[in-house]
Amino acid sequence: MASKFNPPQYLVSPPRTELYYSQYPKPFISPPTTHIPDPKLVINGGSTLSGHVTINGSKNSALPILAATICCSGSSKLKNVPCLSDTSTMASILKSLGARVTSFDGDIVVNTDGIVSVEPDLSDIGKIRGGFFVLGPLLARFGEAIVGLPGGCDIGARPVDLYIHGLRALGATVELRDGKVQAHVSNGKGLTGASFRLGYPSVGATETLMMAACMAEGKTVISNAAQEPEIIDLAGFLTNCGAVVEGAGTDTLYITGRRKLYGCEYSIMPDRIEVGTYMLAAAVTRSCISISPVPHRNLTCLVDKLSGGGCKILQLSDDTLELSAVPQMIGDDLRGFNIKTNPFPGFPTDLQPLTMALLSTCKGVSVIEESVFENRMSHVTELQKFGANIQVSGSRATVYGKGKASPLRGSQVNATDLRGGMSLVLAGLAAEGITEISGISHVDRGYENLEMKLQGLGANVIRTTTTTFPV
Ligand SMILES: CC(=O)N[C@H]1[C@@H](OP(=O)(O)OP(=O)(O)OC[C@H]2O[C@@H](n3ccc(=O)[nH]c3=O)[C@H](O)[C@@H]2O)O[C@H](CO)[C@@H](O)[C@@H]1O
Ligand SMILES: C=C(OP(=O)(O)O)C(=O)O
Repeated sequence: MASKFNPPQYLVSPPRTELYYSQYPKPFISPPTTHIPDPKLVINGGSTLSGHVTINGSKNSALPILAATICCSGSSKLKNVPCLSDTSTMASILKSLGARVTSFDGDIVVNTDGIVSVEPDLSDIGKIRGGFFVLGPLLARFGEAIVGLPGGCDIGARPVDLYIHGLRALGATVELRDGKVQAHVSNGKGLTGASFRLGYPSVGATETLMMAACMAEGKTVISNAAQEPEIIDLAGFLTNCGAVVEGAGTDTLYITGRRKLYGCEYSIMPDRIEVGTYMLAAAVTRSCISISPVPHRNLTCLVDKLSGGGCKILQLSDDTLELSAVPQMIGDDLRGFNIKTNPFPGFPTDLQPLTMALLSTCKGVSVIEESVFENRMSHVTELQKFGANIQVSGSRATVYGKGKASPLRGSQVNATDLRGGMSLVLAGLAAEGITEISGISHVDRGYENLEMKLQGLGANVIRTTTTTFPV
């Protein structure tokens, strides 16, 4: 008999080819260059999830830490790097500079001593946001960098002015020419420590300037810095390499520059956004699952909101959490709640689209305000195809929850960004009937082994390049 560990044949993923490069337990092989149709996820929704899911390392920690290896002499051994198309692209960017990037037993070893270029591959930089983080380290170690403008999710203008102002404060000459940021230090000595205030606590600008300041001469004080857990993780790596960074996780960073940093061994922290995603997956399907490893203090905001909506969240051990939204545990049904995204410790913008999928299924009216990115609502039109009742006005969405009496309906939808795409997966898991999601390469940027993990929890989901669900 079919069970979640032994699913019927039509629900088993097709045999792997290089098409599934981002899903292989073999990180950092290059994406295929020939044209292969974008795979789709097909979900037969409406069933509950159960069991345990294991969380991978954080994408948003791994990317800046991979960039930070540029600051280091010798090799850095990074553990728990998630196997994603984004980390694969970041490895290509490092290789395009002349760095050696190898994977060994699931760990990634980077040696940047052989860097021969300060201009990373333009097309790779344009694929992800994190590629731009090499700007600060290249400038700090080699006194020069030419970096194309970054890609990443299309969720707003995402300028880089704060990076440029900060690097200028550290003594660099920085210009935007030919669609590239061209930077150099002309004093013959290198960057010089300085005090400056960021106009907004940008995560990427804080990380870039922190890496640059670690090799600048003298002291740097960065105020109004981002306080995200990924900043603490990057500071942890840099400190292990010999840097002096104080205040990570607060709004002021105090950095004393060192002429040389040395590669070290470091383990990337678990991905708090992936944890949040699976918590929301359990809630939207009214299920009970356990999740580990969970960095509890990084998720307070989401835990409070979900508990307020009626979910029962238990800490099973130091690093394991259980979320239950099964009808016997939550009484009538989950209730809607309001969220406003904000920099950490506020509600994470990366969980906004996924929370919207959940709220579409709860009882009552919820208001979502997106305050970090000005254009992060493109998933709404797709969620509406499931029958979700959502009205948008600017950066505010009002969700009229349907409650369990009137479930979402499976639909054909298209992902146009990472978390927006994942919100469609959640809606598909909750919906009655078949959902087909195209544009899945966006989701592959941030979720390792997505359909395998969901299948392990009992979801009926496959990856396919065919156009219809094989029933
Ligand atoms: C690879 C990575 O780590 N990505 C994360 C990082 O993105 P990222 O580092 O790009 O996000 P930022 O914190 O920089 O962006 C926040 C806001 O600041 C603005 N801004 C940013 C830089 C700048 O020079 N000028 C400026 O105006 C942006 O347009 C945006 O409106 O933090 C975001 C906010 O938590 C997350 O959603 C992303 O998942
Ligand atoms: C916005 C995101 O990623 P990026 O900054 O890499 O585009 C995200 O992870 O949700």
